[in-house]
Amino acid sequence: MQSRLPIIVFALLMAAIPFVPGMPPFWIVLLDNIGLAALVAMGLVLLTGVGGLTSFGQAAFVGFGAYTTAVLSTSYGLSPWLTLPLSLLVSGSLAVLLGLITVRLSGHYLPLGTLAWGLGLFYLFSKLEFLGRNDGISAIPPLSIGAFKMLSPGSIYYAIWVAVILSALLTMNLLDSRTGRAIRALRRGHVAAEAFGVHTPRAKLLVFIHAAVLAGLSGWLYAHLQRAVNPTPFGAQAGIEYLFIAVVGGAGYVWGGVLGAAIVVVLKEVLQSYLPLILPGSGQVETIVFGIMLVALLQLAPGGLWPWLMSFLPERTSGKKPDTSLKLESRARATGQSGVLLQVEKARKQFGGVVAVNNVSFEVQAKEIVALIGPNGAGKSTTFNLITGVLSATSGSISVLGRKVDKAPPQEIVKLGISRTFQHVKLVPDMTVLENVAIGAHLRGHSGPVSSMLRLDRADEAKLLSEAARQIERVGLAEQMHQLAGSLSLGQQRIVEIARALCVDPMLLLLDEPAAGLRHMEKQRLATLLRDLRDGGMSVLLVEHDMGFVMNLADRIVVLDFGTKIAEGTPATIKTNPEVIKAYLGVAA
Ligand SMILES: Nc1ncnc2c1ncn2[C@@H]1O[C@H](COP(=O)(O)OP(=O)(O)OP(=O)(O)O)[C@@H](O)[C@H]1O
Repeated sequence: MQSRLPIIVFALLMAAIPFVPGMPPFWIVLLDNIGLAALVAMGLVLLTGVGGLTSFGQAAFVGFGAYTTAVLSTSYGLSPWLTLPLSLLVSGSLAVLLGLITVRLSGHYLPLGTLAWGLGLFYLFSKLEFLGRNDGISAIPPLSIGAFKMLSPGSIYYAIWVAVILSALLTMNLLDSRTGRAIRALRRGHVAAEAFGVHTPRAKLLVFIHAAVLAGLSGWLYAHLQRAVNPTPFGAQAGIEYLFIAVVGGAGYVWGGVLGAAIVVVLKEVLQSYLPLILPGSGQVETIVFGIMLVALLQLAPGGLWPWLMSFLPERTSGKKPDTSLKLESRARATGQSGVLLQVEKARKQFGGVVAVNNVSFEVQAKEIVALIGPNGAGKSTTFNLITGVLSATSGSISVLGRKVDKAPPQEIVKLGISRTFQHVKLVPDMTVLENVAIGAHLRGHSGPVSSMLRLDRADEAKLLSEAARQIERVGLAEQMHQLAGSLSLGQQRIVEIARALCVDPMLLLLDEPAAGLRHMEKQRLATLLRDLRDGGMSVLLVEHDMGFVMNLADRIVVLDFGTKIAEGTPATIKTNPEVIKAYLGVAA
């Protein structure tokens, strides 16, 4: 958990600013604008920086918030405090609608999709009669508390900054939770997150809604600050600018959104005020200089200014070790009547003309270590993907404890107690080892986004972190628990993936090349761990090219070549099988 002291200091500082003697009123106007932009940028931090979903359309949600309160408070005479929840509701509901259409897009189609609805909504604002077309709506009432009316930028200042600081706190709470980890895992693609039960479309939709509600809040405040709205500030150009703010500040960091807003708002103001004095009659030159300066800033700090500034602070590699005595409920360990956990029957997978897996059959029994070996391209990883629901078989069937799971998605497979690691490590590099491993326990936690934001999830969270810490200790990485996963060697990252898979409390562990990149001693430790797991009741199916490791560890070996099973048996029989020697081993191992 992060310390709240810096936020308290920041809040006190912001509270004191208007009382500074001689404070120019114009600075307060600037701070109001910074606060409004920071709210939108904070949403983008979550959406783009953390969740990896680039949106150019956020300004439209500012518009929804602003127009909702404008219409309701002018045409229907509703109090602005009543229109606040309605503005947030309208922004959030439209985010659900647009999000449902957009979140399924991937790659560059997603930002293009957001740009399209950003452009479309701008024209909608300017064409609708009841929104005042291009002229917009004026005479919006100010915010008021009793007889105190927030008519000046100085009087609405506190409302804006209370909103910014509360939103930052809620957003940070969300990120530091089970839901937050699921959101942060999105950036590594959906496969890893789904392998641990994260419903990725739901997680994406959640960040869309969160970002839209923050933008709607900014719009609501904007409408009561300006007391008039028109379509101009809610167009695609503003959408691009908000994204710029988040990127300049540091798109993965909540305070990056605030810093980015401060830099961009102040820079624009300074250039607009002073550049015409230096270069008279130069028209739009400040836009060019503004662009050049922002690009220069990004050269200096490609990840944004917030992480760049934070890099000057002493590095924090130690954190509080979670209380490992807290326990999550364990899985009921049922085995099939025959003791068969996993049955692969005539599984076939065809990619166009390539038959990656060709009518392969094998089984994994309870308390057994089975190795799947074969030359490169033999179909081993594809078989893993068929078992874990990442791919569906062209024909054949896969059963877990006698139940067919051919069409089950990864989120359902993991619920059955099958967890995995990946051939190409899929950790979130800028999350700590502890946080990465805790993703493995996702399905064993219960807290949702609202309880996380309100910090009502602490008991649940403590158990998840306790489980993660126990598994990290089990795989021998206790000292690295608070380091960023990306700072570990590739071999260690593979071990972190094993700890993450163990957090599922699996019956069957699927390991894709777990020994790759490990030193001799580390391989020995890994083999001991896997034997211990088997003796403790777990089954392991592993793909591995290190034949010394496999032959000493596996109870049974299945050999694939060109997608076809060419042999199956104990290490002793496989070592001497002429077909296996010809296809893969070369000389007897
Ligand atoms: N998504 C895909 N689209 C098309 N072909 C694919 C796809 N995935 C795998 N293949 C092909 O299927 C075959 C089996 O690949 P797979 O990755 O399963 O082999 P592997 O045994 O795991 O190899 P390696 O040991 O190199 O990881 C290869 O010819 C590969 O090019």
